Amino acid sequence: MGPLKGIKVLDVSQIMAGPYCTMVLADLGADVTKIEKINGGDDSRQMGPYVNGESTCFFQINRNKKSVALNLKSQEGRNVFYKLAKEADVVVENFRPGVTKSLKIDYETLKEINSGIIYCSISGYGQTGPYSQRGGFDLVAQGMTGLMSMTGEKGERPMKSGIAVYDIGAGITAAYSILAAVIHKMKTSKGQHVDIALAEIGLPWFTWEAGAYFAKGTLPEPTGWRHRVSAPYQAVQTKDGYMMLGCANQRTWEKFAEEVIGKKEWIDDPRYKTNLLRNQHVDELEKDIENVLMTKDKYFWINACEKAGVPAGPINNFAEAVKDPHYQARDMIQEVEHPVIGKMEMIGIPTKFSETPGTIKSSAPLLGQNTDEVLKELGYDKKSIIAMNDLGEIKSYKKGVPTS
Ligand SMILES: CC(C)(COP(=O)(O)OP(=O)(O)OC[C@H]1O[C@@H](n2cnc3c(N)ncnc32)[C@H](O)[C@@H]1OP(=O)(O)O)[C@@H](O)C(=O)NCCC(=O)NCCSC(=O)C(=O)O
Repeated sequence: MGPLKGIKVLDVSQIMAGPYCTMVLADLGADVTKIEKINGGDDSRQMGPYVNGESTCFFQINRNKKSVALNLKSQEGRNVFYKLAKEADVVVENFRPGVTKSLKIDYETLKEINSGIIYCSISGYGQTGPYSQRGGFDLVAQGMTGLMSMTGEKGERPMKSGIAVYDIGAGITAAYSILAAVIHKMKTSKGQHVDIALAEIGLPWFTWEAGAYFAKGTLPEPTGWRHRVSAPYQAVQTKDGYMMLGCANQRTWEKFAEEVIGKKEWIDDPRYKTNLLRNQHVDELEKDIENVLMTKDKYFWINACEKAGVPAGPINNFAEAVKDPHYQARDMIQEVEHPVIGKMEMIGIPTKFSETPGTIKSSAPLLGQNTDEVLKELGYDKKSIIAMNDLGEIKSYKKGVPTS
């Protein structure tokens, strides 16, 4: 059932960074209860595409969780939240700083209810500092960290990453930070507030670029299809399209030159002898290599590289990627049954455990799907659940009623 079996997570997060964090915990066995607004729920429920009225964005990032729809602006809704917080090990939120305080579900408040609580806040810029009150989105963080100044090609319009690297990165950072706090709590019984910022988790990804900048003042610039440090470590053209070639150290370069393209003489060529030289002559190097690669199709070269032990591979689109037999063999694409969407494929679990594997036990919940069940467990009777529904303090999912 996963290594985190028994860890209770109260998830009041929305859209991507927080929900990805709690999905990582849920996949690994944590018991995650997601608290959503009664009107529309998590904002990502409003993000398409939809199947039968349900968001497939929400579907991909909220599996293995329960959904309880609570109006946290009402005292009764908050009381339910407090009861859940009393039992929880972890709370995760990713609102704009200040929102949890106005909802009275901030760390200081919950600490009074549960002194050992581990409370993780994910925000655009962190809980302190001059920008802390600003809302934050992934792309804004990609601009701020410098990522967009070195992606794409020189002289072109600044280029973002194609995927939400900092949202997902913040979710992963939050997940391992929470687990470190859980270990600390096991040793000391003490909880704590964990503060993660989208704009900060991007900076450590510049580790090598920081090495060049702080030592020599060298600014990382766009390198397009090539690598800043290693050559040839880039996209290269073959007879039927591009492929990735990874000669990122001397050994793989020598194997490539001698065994893959039959150019043993290039190993001692004064232009190509070392990585530094290859980098300095990368235009010539690329031309020379492509003159050979253009004689055959990419899979000929990919197979030849594999035989020689040189890392190389195709440049897939997403459809080609997910159909790759390797991903299929590693359970990285799984089919899951959702009560409204029906059967749909989703990305599997990228962490493999020999003893306690993570599993996809349930699809993403409908809005308020577990409200009644969870309230009953907390001791609420049918009458009070109906009354809270009528007053708009909770939302129970009614079969056949669209949730958003
Ligand atoms: C993403 C945001 C910019 C979105 O800003 P906003 O839409 O203005 O939302 P806020 O967080 O400021 O406020 C949420 C509001 O919902 C209310 N709220 C929330 N839950 C409830 C419940 N259960 N009941 C009642 N009210 C609720 C809460 O009181 C706030 O309303 P009021 O009290 O009335 O104000 C911000 O949430 C943010 O900066 N989050 C941290 C960074 C982050 O995770 N960003 C990633 C986003 S995804 C992304 O980058 C990407 O997809 O790409």
